[in-house]
Amino acid sequence: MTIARALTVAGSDSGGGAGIQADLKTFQELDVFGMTALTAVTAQNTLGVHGIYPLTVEAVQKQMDAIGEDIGTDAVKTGMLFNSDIIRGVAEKLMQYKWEKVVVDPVMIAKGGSVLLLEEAVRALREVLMPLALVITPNVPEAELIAGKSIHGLDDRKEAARILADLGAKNVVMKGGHDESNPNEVIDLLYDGRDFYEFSSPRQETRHTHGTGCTFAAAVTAELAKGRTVVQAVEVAKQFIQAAIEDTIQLGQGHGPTNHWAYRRRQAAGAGR
Ligand SMILES: Nc1ncnc2c1ncn2[C@@H]1O[C@H](COP(=O)(O)OP(=O)(O)O)[C@@H](O)[C@H]1O
Ligand SMILES: Cc1ncc(COP(=O)(O)O)c(N)n1
Repeated sequence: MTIARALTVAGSDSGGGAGIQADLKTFQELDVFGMTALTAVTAQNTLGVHGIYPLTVEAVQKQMDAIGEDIGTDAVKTGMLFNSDIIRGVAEKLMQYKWEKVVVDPVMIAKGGSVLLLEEAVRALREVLMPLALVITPNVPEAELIAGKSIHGLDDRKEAARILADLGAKNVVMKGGHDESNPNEVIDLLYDGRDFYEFSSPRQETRHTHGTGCTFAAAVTAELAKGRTVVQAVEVAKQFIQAAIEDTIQLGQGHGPTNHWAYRRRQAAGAGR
C-alpha cells in the first residue's frame, strides 16, 4: 500500500488545537502520513500562550534532514517559524531537498495576541520563504503586514493578493475569518496569479476558532500531497474547516479548538445514506 506523505514544520501547541498537533490530526483524518519538524515548543491552552521555547536552527534542520534522507515527503507545510534564523534554515532545506509542494501559513499572532513571529522575521518571510511557496495562506492581518497595505473588504483583499503573488508566492489563499465587512459569510479568496476563486461558507458565531488557520492549511497540504490541484485542495480544506468549526467540541475556558473528526464523520454518514 502506498500512502501520501506530508511534513509540517511548525510549533507545538500543548493544548492540542493548533500548531503541529492540529496539522497531524488533519493529515491523519485526510489519510495522509504525517511527519513533523518542530520549530518551537509553546506552553499554550485555550486561554493563551504561557511560554515560548524556540529550538535552534540546527535542531530544526536536523529534523528536516531526517525526513529528507530517508522517508521523503510529497508536500510540506510551514507554520510558526518564530525568528528569521529559523526561516532561513527552513528555506535552505526546502531548496536542498527540492520540495516543491510547499504551503506557507505565515503564522504571526495567536488568537489571544501573543507574538508567534518576531518583527525582525517578517522581512525573511517575505524575501526568502515566499518565493518558495506553492501556496501561501495569510489571514487578513497577516496579508496587511506582508503586503504593507490596509484591507477593508474584498476589493482590497484582491489587491493585496496581487502584491503577495508579485513577491513570489504562486498561489495566495487569503482567508476571510477576519474580514468583518461581511457578517454573514466567510469568503476565502484564492488567487493563482491569473484568476480569482471564491470559497464561501456561512459565518459561524463561535469563539471556538483556536487553530482554524493551521487546520485549514494542513488540509490544503494533505490534499496536495495526494496529487490534487490547488483549487481542489482549497475546496476540500474549506469543507474540512467548516465542519470542524460547526460541530463544536466544548474544551477549555477560552478560545477552544475545532473538531478534527467532523469532516470524516460527515463523509461516513453521507456514504451510509
Ligand atoms: N466564524 C467563522 N465561520 C466559518 N468559518 C470560519 C470562521 N472563522 C474562520 N473561518 C475559516 O477558518 C479558516 C481560518 O480563517 P481565519 O480566521 O481567517 O485565519 P486564522 O485562523 O489564521 O486567523 C478559514 O478557512 C476561514 O474560512
Ligand atoms: C504553535 C502554534 N502555531 C500556530 C498557532 C496559530 O493558531 P491559529 O490557527 O489559531 O492562527 C498557535 N496558536 N500556536
